[in-house]
Amino acid sequence: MTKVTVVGAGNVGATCADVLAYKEIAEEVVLIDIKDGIAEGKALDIWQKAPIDVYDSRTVGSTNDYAKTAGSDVVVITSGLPRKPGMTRDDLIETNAGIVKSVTENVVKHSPNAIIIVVSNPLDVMTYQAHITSKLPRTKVIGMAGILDTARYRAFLAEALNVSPKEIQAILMGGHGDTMVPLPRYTTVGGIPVTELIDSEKLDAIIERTKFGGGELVKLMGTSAWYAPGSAAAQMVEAIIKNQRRVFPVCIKLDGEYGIDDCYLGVPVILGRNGVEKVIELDLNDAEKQLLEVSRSHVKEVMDVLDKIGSN
Ligand SMILES: NC(=O)c1ccc[n+]([C@@H]2O[C@H](COP(=O)([O-])OP(=O)(O)OC[C@H]3O[C@@H](n4cnc5c(N)ncnc54)[C@H](O)[C@@H]3O)[C@@H](O)[C@H]2O)c1
Ligand SMILES: O=C(O)C[C@H](O)C(=O)O
Repeated sequence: MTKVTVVGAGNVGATCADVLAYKEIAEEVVLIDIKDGIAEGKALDIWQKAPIDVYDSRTVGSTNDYAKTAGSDVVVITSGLPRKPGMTRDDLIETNAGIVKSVTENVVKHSPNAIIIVVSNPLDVMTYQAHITSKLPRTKVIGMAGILDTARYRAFLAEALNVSPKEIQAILMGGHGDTMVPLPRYTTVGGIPVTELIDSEKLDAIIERTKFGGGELVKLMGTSAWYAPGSAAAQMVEAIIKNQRRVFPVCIKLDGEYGIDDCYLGVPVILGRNGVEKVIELDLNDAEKQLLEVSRSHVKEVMDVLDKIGSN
């Protein structure tokens, strides 16, 4: 039986569990939260939607009882504080590092073979936290951000070009923050290079909007986004459970790829049953390399903060 656990039954976690259930990505979806009753309630609500939306994935909720998560194939960690207007993702580090650490310990105790997908922010550094706590191979502890950031970029492009978002293919690299690196050279619209369809001024504006896409939503809603993030995490789960070998930007510890060691960054990978099956190394030009270096150095600074906090 395929089993997926989602830790954190808040906005992102519940949305992810809902997508996993209605798309029948896993036979059993376990939702778990520290807050009394919330995971049980949301899991029951999703289960009661099954006859309406016609799916048979079973959803189960639990208040911090990790025995219910035992034997999960994939675990998605969404537990942690979201930011409020005026905050950066990095401001969440202290609280969320402690949460991600204790959650990861419980996860690996009950599901030692699970692939872990981290969603909590600051994303790249929380992936670092989960990786060192779990002691699993780097290919099995990965972060979700690139699918979301690329989706924002693709949605903005679809709007500007007045085409279906389905037609936009794109890749984006780097950390999940203002230093992310959208790559116009690797962006196509139905196979046509995007640069042939849009002028550079408009494209630059879309890239800037993408970089601050999370903040735009925080400003509007007073908390961060959940529909696209929840779906993005579920899409990663699907690629793993169904061994789809899809090409996605995913956060992983780099071990020499792109000339970078010991840093957690978004890069294109092939995602399949074993987690990251392969890191794809693009032949970046000098300008792209420079942008990636800015992003690497920022993420490294935040990794150093985590080392100092000492929750490792
Ligand atoms: N990677 C991304 O692209 C991305 C996108 C959106 C949100 N996020 C991040 O995801 C996290 C969750 O966002 P949200 O909007 O769902 O927040 P939320 O407040 O709606 O939900 C978080 C949930 O985590 C639970 N929680 C806290 N500590 C826990 C613990 N020790 N064990 C189990 N559950 C615990 C809370 O009770 C709460 O229900 C935030 O850190 C946010 O910044 C990341
Ligand atoms: O912006 C945030 O704080 C949440 C998330 O990282 C996002 O990009 O939506």
